[in-house]
Amino acid sequence: MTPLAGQPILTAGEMRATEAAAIDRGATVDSLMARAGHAVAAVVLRLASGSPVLVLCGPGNNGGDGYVVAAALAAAGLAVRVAATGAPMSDAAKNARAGWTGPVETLADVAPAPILVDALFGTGLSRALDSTASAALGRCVAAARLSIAVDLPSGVATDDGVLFGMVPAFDLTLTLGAAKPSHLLQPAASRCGQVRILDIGIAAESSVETLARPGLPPPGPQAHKYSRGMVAIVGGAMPGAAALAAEAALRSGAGYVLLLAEGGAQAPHAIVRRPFSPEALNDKRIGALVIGPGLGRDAEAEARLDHALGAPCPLVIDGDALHLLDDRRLALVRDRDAAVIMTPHSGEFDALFGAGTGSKIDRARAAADRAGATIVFKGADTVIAAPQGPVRLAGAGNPWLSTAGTGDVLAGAIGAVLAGQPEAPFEAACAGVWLHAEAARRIGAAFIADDLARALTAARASL
Ligand SMILES: NC(=O)C1=CN([C@@H]2O[C@H](COP(=O)(O)OP(=O)(O)OC[C@H]3O[C@@H](n4cnc5c(N)ncnc54)[C@H](O)[C@@H]3O)[C@@H](O)[C@H]2O)[C@@H](O)CC1
Ligand SMILES: [K+]
Repeated sequence: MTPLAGQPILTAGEMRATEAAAIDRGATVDSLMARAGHAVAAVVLRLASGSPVLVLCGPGNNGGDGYVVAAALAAAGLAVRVAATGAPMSDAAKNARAGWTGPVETLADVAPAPILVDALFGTGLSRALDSTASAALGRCVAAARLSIAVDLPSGVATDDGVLFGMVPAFDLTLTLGAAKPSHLLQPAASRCGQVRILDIGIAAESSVETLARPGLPPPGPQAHKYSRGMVAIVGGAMPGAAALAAEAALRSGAGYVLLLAEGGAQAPHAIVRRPFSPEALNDKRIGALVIGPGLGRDAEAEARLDHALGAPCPLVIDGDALHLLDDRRLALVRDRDAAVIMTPHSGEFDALFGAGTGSKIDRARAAADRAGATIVFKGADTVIAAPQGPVRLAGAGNPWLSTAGTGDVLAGAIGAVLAGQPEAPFEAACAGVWLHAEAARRIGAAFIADDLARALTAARASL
């Protein structure tokens, strides 16, 4: 059982191609199904602790996996019942069905069991479950002590996080061979519970992966404040937001943080404050410039953004600055020599790039290509995309992050990493997202953005 972090993510089509490649190398659908079913059964056997199991089987190969699971669990001595949508359709599923010697109940009035295994549908589902299957699944999941989905919770699309209909929330999803986008994209991800990947002997590869713990080294013996990275934050109408970004940058490992803002909020004494001036942006020691948190949207904000776009250093563009990016400024972003990272939430993303089509992954990729910038498309599922490059998905983080100012903290964290590695903006964005999520994980619940910024110290120290 492999946890999700740092693993490839494959769409349904990519899984089919990978399966076909394995078959070219000598595997069969039946051998893959046997391996998948036994891997699932081994986990269920461990977690069931002897309790009775109900396996729900669909008509395709997901159902086939289910019959293998049922037979393996019965052979191991568990009390197992099977209920199915009907007869299996594929050859491999028919063969698997033949290996189950017990009765097969119908779904309509099936009685629940303490352990529920959902093998109704996996990557082949293209529409909502019919009402009988949907009702039976909902009822049996609700009544179970432990509910386990095979590959995906039945009723979710594989590639874009969409729910085809009502889908109950599972405790555990055991995905076969590789993670799929819907294990991380919302709302489907919220139905998966814990997700673990089971090895079925296929070689899954993708440029789209789950976010991994970054490899940020501690400062070396020769380090000084400028070598660790100098971050400048351009403030504006709401100085508190810029101060939050500044504190986040400092606590994420920046050696020097310069807050270019007038008036207002308290910040750690270690932050150097100066009023904004265009000349300040020409300091060659600045490793990353963060603009947007608390910038405002007035004429002065526009002028500051234009100065930032013309500055020679890498840029993090967030918040209000994203709202000010018209076509002319987007062209300036594209033409810059130094890197740009943009951190829109969904409202900012739609305003900038349009509602678009496809999954959140497709949209983030298209936006990165269009802007020539690394895009951090934020939310309960955060997608990080580099232009013509790789993509990383961060799973659902701490829901208490839904409070004002946490985006400012993220911009500062990303700015800190970017200042230390200006030539690797995609990796810097990934590391910033990881640090932010780790800080939130560490402080738990009911925190405010100031607490989150402070917790970055411990998150950074943990690397
Ligand atoms: N890809 C791989 O490498 C492997 C896949 N396996 C399993 O195979 C699954 C994919 O199998 P399939 O492609 O057969 O797909 P599914 O088992 O997900 O179901 C597809 C079947 O259901 C029908 N169907 C689709 N939507 C329906 C709906 N709403 N109501 C009723 N019927 C519907 C389809 O016509 C098809 O017969 C995976 O999720 C996984 O569990 C494993 O057996 C082994 C290896
Ligand atoms: K399933």
